[in-house]
Amino acid sequence: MTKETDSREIALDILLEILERGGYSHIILRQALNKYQYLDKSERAFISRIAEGTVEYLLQIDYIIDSFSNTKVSKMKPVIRTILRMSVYQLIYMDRVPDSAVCNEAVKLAVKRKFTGLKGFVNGVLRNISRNKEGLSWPNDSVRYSMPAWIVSMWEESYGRETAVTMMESFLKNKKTTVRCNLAKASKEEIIQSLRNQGAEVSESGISEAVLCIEKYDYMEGLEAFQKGYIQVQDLSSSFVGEIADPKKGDYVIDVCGAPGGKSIHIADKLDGTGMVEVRDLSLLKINMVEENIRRCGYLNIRTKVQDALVTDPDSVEKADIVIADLPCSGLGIIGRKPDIKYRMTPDALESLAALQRNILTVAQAYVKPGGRLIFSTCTINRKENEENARWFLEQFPFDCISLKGKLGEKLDSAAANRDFIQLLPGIHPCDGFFIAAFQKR
Ligand SMILES: C[S@@+](CC[C@H](N)C(=O)[O-])C[C@H]1O[C@@H](n2cnc3c(N)ncnc32)[C@H](O)[C@@H]1O
Repeated sequence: MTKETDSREIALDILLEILERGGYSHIILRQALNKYQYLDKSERAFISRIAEGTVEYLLQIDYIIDSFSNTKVSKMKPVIRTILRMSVYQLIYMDRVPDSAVCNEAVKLAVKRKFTGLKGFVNGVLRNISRNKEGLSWPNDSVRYSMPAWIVSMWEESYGRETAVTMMESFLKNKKTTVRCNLAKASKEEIIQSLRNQGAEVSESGISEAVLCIEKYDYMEGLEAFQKGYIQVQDLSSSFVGEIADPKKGDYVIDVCGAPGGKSIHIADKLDGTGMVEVRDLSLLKINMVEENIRRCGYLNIRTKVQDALVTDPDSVEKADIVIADLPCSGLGIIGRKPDIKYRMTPDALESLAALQRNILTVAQAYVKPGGRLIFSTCTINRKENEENARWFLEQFPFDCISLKGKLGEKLDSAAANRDFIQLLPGIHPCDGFFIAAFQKR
């Protein structure tokens, strides 16, 4: 077997795990890349590109295969359909791989996985697609952007087609890793220098002082700045929660759904050794993730607690200066980083999540001191979970809305243009999709 076949076989196994066994793409890919650390950087990049790209373009890829194969994708053997899917991604989106190599490698993989009898079928379908790929066209936006039709309709209805298309195009673009600097630990210059010394390309976000974009690094865990707790992987959008929370020295902050701790650590950093942040989450497994991050960053003003956010903790009632409610949500704003979310979500799940958020908000609001604040955020783009829940909250509880207009600076002004809350939209704003509302208790 050649090196190319090996890489493709690794990609095949990753995709089988994600597409046939329901694994989460970012977890499966991370596990695989850790396992194959010994491969060189370019090989790992090739594997990631095939695996991520195939998931991103799945609906479009299946449409193409169904147009050229007598057996529909849904009727194929899982291994064969996965080989075809990842090969079609290479044919359509990876110019540097010659079509003949894609077809040959696909056939070799089918044989290696004991489907010798189907090698003619695999070869025939792929060569047919390769011959006709210049003339491909899409019947609708769902296939064009590989986005389930119900999500396309929902966004077109909420934001208009032009904005919906901009968002869907943005999801398909390459995403740089963004990190937020823990500025109480090291200066930005020191952090940039450390990253560059290890070969990473670093650019500033141009919007938030503390957020950097990094590329061409090998492993996050291998970066000195990460090991020393100087940086935390966090999108620009998520970093706004800490900025808007804007804690004062000595504040007591409860983060009711806090794992893995990104926003809490930001707030602990801002408190600069004072006050206390209590990070809560549902399970010990999740809390252990927070603990690991706290250990790495070395803050003493942050602690953890396993606590179901749906159950009132009587000791916390009216104790917190700030409550962070960064709630479980449909995650439609981060499809660019976790593309399988778009296939997992359903309209029913959206309804249940919106209801879950109301229940958590009901419990969490009680922890806020009079005069204290609650910051409600989600990483989704869905009016029911976001604006509708924020308005519902204001009707139910004795809180006033803190207007966020102008809070994120000129470049992001449109995110709060006609309302008091912030809805960030990928492609329109230079970050993931994200929602933030801030309330003050009377
Ligand atoms: C959006 S994530 C939080 C991300 C976190 N704020 C950060 O910045 O790293 C939502 C979290 O809510 C947690 N969660 C879900 N249901 C919960 C519940 N009933 N009680 C507490 N936490 C819950 C999930 O385990 C998940 O870690």
